[in-house]
Amino acid sequence: MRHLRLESPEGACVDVSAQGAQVLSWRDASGRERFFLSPNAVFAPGQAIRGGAPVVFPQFSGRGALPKHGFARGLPWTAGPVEALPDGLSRLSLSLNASAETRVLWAHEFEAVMEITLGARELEMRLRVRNTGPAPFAFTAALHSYFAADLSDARLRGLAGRPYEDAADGGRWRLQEGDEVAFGAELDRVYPEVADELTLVAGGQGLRIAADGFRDVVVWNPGPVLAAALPDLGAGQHLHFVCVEAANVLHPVVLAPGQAWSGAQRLFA
Ligand SMILES: O=P(O)(O)OC[C@H]1O[C@@H](O)[C@H](O)[C@@H](O)[C@@H]1O
Repeated sequence: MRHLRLESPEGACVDVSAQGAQVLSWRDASGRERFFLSPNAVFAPGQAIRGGAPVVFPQFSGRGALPKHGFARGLPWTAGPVEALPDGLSRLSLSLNASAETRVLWAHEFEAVMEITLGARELEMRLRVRNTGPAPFAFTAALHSYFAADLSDARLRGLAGRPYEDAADGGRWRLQEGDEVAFGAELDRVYPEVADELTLVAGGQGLRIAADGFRDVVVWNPGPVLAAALPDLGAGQHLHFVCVEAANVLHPVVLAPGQAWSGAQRLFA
């Protein structure tokens, strides 16, 4: 399976799988790994890779008729050349177009592009979607980042007082109590309309997480029972990551013919 690498002059490095246009690893210039990749991840055509930052498109989770989290994460994307940008940034772009394989599942013409832009201490993952067909379509999407974190001391800041849909409890709506989200048991939440920057604090260090184009934030950790039941994760592996996803779940994006949308998750180490 094809993997690509992007490096910054200061020594930051990102590894990307061409299947799914999925970031698998990001080390900032200090050398610290920021993503979790499951030791039991399976690298096989069509199979989602457990960890890094899967691209969820054109359907979030099981909220529709498509395979869970859509088809983009299981398909090979086409990588373009690495571009050197001003300010020491470098960018890798990968694209996915409608094909016989996607039309069987989803009868729409589209072009999707993932732009992965690396700096010394920052990473931007931007998904662009264009409607290249004659009819409008709607989609949901997410950048499903698995951040490396020791679950016992991981805290997510920036969601205080916000309502969330609790997918781990039948979709009940609740209010975020306290300033921080802490982890332990299974947690699966959609926080709508989050425009503020979040901070994931773990191991005494903070990672700032910003987004644009995506209206919702999904926070997920499978907890011990589900982790053990997922063959590509395994017992105890939930202790090593927290998913904080830039997502459009509750309000699908609608694109008229020729129209384009873009959304990004931006990370600052
Ligand atoms: O196992 P998958 O298909 O990669 O999904 C992982 C999780 O992804 C999260 O985004 C969802 O909110 C969870 O409900 C889901 O279980």
